[in-house]
Amino acid sequence: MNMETYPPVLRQLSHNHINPPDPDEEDDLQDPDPVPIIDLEKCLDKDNKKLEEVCKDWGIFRLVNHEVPLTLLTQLQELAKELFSMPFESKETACKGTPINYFWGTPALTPSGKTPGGAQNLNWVEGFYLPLSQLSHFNSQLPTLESFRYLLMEYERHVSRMAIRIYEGIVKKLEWNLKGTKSYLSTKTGTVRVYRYPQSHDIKIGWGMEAHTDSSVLSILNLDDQVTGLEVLKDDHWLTVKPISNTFIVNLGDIMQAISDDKYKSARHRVKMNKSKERISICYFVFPDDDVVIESSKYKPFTYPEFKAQVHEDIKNIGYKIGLRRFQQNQDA
Ligand SMILES: O=C(O)CCC(=O)C(=O)O
Ligand SMILES: [Fe+2]
Repeated sequence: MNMETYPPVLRQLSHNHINPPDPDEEDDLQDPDPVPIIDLEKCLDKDNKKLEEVCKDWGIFRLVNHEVPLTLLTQLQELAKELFSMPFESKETACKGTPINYFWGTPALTPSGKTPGGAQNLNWVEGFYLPLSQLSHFNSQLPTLESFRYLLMEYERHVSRMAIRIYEGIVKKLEWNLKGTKSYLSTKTGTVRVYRYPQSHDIKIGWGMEAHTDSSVLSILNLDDQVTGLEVLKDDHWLTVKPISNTFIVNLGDIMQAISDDKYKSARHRVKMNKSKERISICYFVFPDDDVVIESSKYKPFTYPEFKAQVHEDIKNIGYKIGLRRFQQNQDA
């Protein structure tokens, strides 16, 4: 791999040789995928109990029958790869003065790429953060980024459509008392994070991304269809999510857990390092509007900006996210 394309702090992974493919990792791919499958077309069917069961038991599922053209998914993955393969400085410069944020390491801990607490606090990942609603408001000087921006604007229409349908399917099933017509899902808030996880033969070095739950309502992940990395916690076991092309992985976030009064759980997941291949993922997150108060019986009323601020404060002060527990009733913040 070309280490010049990596931010300096990630270049420690450089070794004298490229690792040959690891037979163990390849074998892994033969196992059946453990994640339950949900058909997007059937999400709104009245007699479909599966969505409800899967949200309760798993908090994560594989989405099929999504009607996103495979060519769009392939193009996105290819352009992302091309973007990451540019020199580090070009990526950094290209994002300056735009709403796109280029980051590496754990963003909240190390916005500048420096590692105050040493390498143990570092997630081995670089990425671009793109607020989708702002993509049409600027141009990029970097042709690859410009093509990527265009493609993402098209992608946005699809992920918004999928998020709305999944959300409506879930809300319908729960028969929640959702206080009138209030919706906790606002596609205006949609953001995409595109990641590259470097390969490392020294797996002990750390995580691509440490175990966490997402703060979103829903997250829709378009994963590398060749390389494993994502693991999900189910009944105290970490399971490997298989790379399967033309599907998405959807996971419920903390906000969904709160509005369901803990009936549904936000799925805990992490990304492990791959020994012989780098890995790309394109992840969409959607939230409530900033002024929407999240009301439930288990948690004190809160808005998403309040939740986000608390998460940032905890990461800054204690090094990790506490999340919903901070907002439990009868709990001092
Ligand atoms: O890259 C992945 O597969 C997952 C990323 C993730 O969990 C996140 O960004 O919250
Ligand atoms: Fe996540």
